[in-house]
Amino acid sequence: MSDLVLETRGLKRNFGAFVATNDVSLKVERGARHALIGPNGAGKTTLINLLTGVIPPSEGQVFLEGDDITSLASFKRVKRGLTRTFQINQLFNGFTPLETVTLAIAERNGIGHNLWSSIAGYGQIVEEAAELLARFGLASIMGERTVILPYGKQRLLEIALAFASKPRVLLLDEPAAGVPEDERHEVLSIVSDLPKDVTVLLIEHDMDLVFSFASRISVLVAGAVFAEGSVSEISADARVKAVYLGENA
Ligand SMILES: Nc1ncnc2c1ncn2[C@@H]1O[C@H](COP(=O)(O)OP(=O)(O)OP(=O)(O)O)[C@@H](O)[C@H]1O
Repeated sequence: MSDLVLETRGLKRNFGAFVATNDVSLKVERGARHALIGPNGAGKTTLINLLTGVIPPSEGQVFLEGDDITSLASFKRVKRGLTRTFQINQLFNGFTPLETVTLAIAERNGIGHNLWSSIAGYGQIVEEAAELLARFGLASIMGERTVILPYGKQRLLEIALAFASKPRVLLLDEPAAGVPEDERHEVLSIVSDLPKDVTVLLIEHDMDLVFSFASRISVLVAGAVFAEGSVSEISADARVKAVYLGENA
């Protein structure tokens, strides 16, 4: 049996005459720490949107654990273990991390609508939320209002929220974007240390972070897979370097 957890075959997405995703056949192995990199506008977010079902492809297919999910609604993909975070912070500022994650777990368990009416009865959920927050290095600040937390902690809380849905594949769109330099590695190393039965596909611009995090890297350029390989293969690839030098020139 194949050990691919997520796969695309000949995926294409046009916006009018513009081709944002061009014949992408991506293979993500179970347990991978897989990074998706590429210059601005290369189509990384579009590809994540296709994987999660936010937008439909113009052509091609998406497979989750061997099943064709190309036509499956987004929320059904989440139920099947495909979960994402967004580039933009989507937290409730007035809530504490403990309240936020407790709500997410209650929602997952199908009791989100009446959680507040009998909070005392939800001790087990609160306990699970506290354990989950500890895994993300958020135990000491779980009672603070989210709005006052350092940005790196807010991003970790977002990932903790996604993790609360018990994903098998976690799609992270620039989880360290906007996070100060000294907190960025903490974010990525916590993600890297998640249980290996959770596969992670990550978009990230910072090459140092990518090289310290990834077991596999796919490079997108102009909507197509330009290069693919291990960290040592991609970091030594002169064509990839040229793409990035070209961008930064
Ligand atoms: N809804 C849309 N309508 C038209 N064009 C779009 C749409 N969404 C994305 N595009 C275009 O598709 C291309 C790829 O965009 P996308 O956001 O996927 O790139 P990216 O690699 O994630 O870029 P960045 O690194 O800047 O986030 C861009 O040229 C963008 O303008």
